[in-house]
Amino acid sequence: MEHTFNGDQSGYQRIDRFDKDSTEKIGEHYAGILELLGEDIHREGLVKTPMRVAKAMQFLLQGYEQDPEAMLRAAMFKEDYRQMVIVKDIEIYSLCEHHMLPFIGKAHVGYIPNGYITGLSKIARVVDAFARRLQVQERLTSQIKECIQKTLNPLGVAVVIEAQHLCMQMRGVQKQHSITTTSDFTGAFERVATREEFIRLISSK
Ligand SMILES: Nc1nc2c(ncn2[C@@H]2O[C@H](COP(=O)(O)OP(=O)(O)OP(=O)(O)O)[C@@H](O)[C@H]2O)c(=O)[nH]1
Ligand SMILES: [Zn+2]
Repeated sequence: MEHTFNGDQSGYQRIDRFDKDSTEKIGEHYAGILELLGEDIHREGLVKTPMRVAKAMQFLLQGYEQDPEAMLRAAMFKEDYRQMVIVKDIEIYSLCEHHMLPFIGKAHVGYIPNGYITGLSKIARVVDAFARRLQVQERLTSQIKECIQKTLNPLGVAVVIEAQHLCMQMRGVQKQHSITTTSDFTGAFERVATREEFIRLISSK
């Protein structure tokens, strides 16, 4: 499928316009779905809905068009700092691949540099690039970890994600307060003391 994005070399693209053909094709499918669900697609409020949904879904799934490794490389700086760097409470809005319903929460990312640091915002951009795809929380966690490990080659990476899955709240088992936590670590974070320091720092308010 062809997308029209305003890209640049930093690996992320600003989506503020959508390929007309793709949007129309996706919109036609949503119009069909609405009809099958018993809606009158000609009533005023719904006339533009298929196109709106088509744009919204392209926005929510724009991660496929992004290059998270390039995002990190775009702001890699030589630096001797070899202590933990943590960016915590990064909001996550993703879609579960089973129901295409949102899962929403926070990511906490830490790494210990090994000659290079990266721009702090790039960590959040990497999280978004993987979150804006059809996901499961486990894979999202590991992809963020692997991307940072591969690109920055730090002494270790730690990723913890806490999220609520709307597919478990609005439907199905309907548990309104359950929170799923996933974590993945490399290198220095495999040592209990280092991992505990990370957990303590992300837990402090
Ligand atoms: N491991 C994992 N499971 C997820 C995630 N998001 C949604 N799920 C689960 O995916 C499973 C899909 O199970 P199925 O039995 O195929 O689907 P279902 O009949 O709709 O299941 P229920 O949600 O139990 O009604 C459910 O247990 C969801 O809770 C995720 O990020 N990770
Ligand atoms: Zn789901």
